[in-house]
Amino acid sequence: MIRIPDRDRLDAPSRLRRAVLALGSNLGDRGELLRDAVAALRATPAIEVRAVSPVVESVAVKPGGADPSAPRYLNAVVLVDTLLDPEQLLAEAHRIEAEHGRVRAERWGDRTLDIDIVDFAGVSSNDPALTLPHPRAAERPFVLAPWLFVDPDAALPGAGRVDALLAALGDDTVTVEGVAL
Ligand SMILES: Nc1ncnc2c1ncn2[C@@H]1O[C@H](COP(=O)(O)OP(=O)(O)OP(=O)(O)O)[C@@H](O)[C@H]1O
Ligand SMILES: Nc1nc2c(c(=O)[nH]1)N=C(CO)CN2
Repeated sequence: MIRIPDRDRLDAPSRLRRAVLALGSNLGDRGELLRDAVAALRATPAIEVRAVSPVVESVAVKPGGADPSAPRYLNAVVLVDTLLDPEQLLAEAHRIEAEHGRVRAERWGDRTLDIDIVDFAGVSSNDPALTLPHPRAAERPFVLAPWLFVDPDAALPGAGRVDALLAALGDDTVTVEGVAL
């Protein structure tokens, strides 16, 4: 069930709302896949790409913890303004994933392209099909670090400032790559 804060109720269908997207890839030409994903977002009607973070690299996190034997990830964060509602934005994310060879097999399995909605204008949802904010974002340096690059004052609704969340993780496993998107 999606709950839209009061400030979003009046004219929600007709105005832009800010969403934070987390992109990831650990199979194939990872940089090219992320670049294509940003281009696909730019080409989607009703989505305006406002900022694209630097690309970061990190060890794959699997259900059992960090797995150095798995292909490493490239990750980035993209800020968009959109006229879409959250479910429509997720559908566009899934379309772009599918167009880039995404196959869903095991949980946190290796993938060509992943696009998660980290935050959608502060909307709160417990629906497993679209949980907002993303329930695991606060513990993911590969989301928080690139997000901080494009929004130093970012906050994850219900969790706090992104800089504080990142510092609390005490994590130095994310490195910045010289890949431009
Ligand atoms: N905020 C969200 N962003 C993207 N997908 C979500 C979100 N909340 C729930 N989902 C649902 O999660 C399902 C599984 O998504 P996906 O396969 O991308 O998970 P994952 O990337 O492997 O794991 P994680 O959700 O921990 O990042 C999707 O089909 C989608 O419906
Ligand atoms: N380093 C890294 N590990 C992950 C990632 C990711 O984007 N980067 N995404 C996952 C599921 O979304 C699981 N593990």
